[in-house]
Amino acid sequence: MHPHSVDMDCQEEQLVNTICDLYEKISKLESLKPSEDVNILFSQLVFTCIPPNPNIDVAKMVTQSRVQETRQSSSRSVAKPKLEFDLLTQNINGLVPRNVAFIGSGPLPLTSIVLASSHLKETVFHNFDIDPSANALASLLVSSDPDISQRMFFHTVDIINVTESLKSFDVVFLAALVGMNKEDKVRVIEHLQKHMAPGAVLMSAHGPRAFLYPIVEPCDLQGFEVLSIYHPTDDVINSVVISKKLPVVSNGSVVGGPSCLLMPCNCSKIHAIMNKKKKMMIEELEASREEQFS
Ligand SMILES: C[S@@+](CC[C@H](N)C(=O)[O-])C[C@H]1O[C@@H](n2cnc3c(N)ncnc32)[C@H](O)[C@@H]1O
Repeated sequence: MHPHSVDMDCQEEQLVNTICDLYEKISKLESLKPSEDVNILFSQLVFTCIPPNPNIDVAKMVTQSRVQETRQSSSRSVAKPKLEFDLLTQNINGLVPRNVAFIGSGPLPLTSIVLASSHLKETVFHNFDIDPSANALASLLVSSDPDISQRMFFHTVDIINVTESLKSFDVVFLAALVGMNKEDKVRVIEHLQKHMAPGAVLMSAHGPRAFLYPIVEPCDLQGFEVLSIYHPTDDVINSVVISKKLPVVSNGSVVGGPSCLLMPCNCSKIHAIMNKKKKMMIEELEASREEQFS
């Protein structure tokens, strides 16, 4: 074997082990409430995943069994409901959604809970998760609140098997980890495009960092018009893409065709913005590392 490839394998193994060890420590925490331990572990995870490493084959790495197990069993994430609400309201012209779906809500459906309790106080939330234990925990969590528990429903189902009822939602949130690889994620997006009501908004979380989340470009959102993309410049992981389902004409095709063909300028603008922000993020990271070690 070429010595260079032995080196790379070693680097990959180290990275996988660091991430899996951090995952194990995080999953043993009793609570994810901000505390010194929680902050240190999440910061270590973020800083382990952020540095670009051209030598590492992420696609190969994520198929390794320890990595797959870690990603699939990961049931907690850091939610940013306030940010998501701001992004949503900027893109729906002040309309208040009556029915919201959250796909991949997990055991801690923070986005739905915070939106229902602080921002969308009349809205009904339908949370979909394939994992019955996630839904059991989540419904237990909201059961003590009489208002929220009345407006919050949990459905244990693979979203691919939900069809007609998707039409009833004004807004659909799609969690980053629904679809463990790009093909699955694109399949879910195609399914949503087929069954959501025309004009309904899709808020999808996408990760720029392939280890944490499968990379889905705005251009993969065929049949949706990309309204806006938020790419965080801080050390919070998710990007959020806000898009609107395009109308469908009677022969079943989408008006205007795929969003990418429809709006080449927007897509390239988005890529330019993302690249600029990525560059800024890397520079900030390098500066903070230099500070740390100087
Ligand atoms: C990021 S996690 C949940 C995040 C959640 N905010 C939390 O912190 O608990 C993603 C969830 O998506 C669910 N999921 C994955 N694929 C799915 C599918 N095809 N249909 C429905 N739920 C799915 C998983 O069971 C998991 O609970």
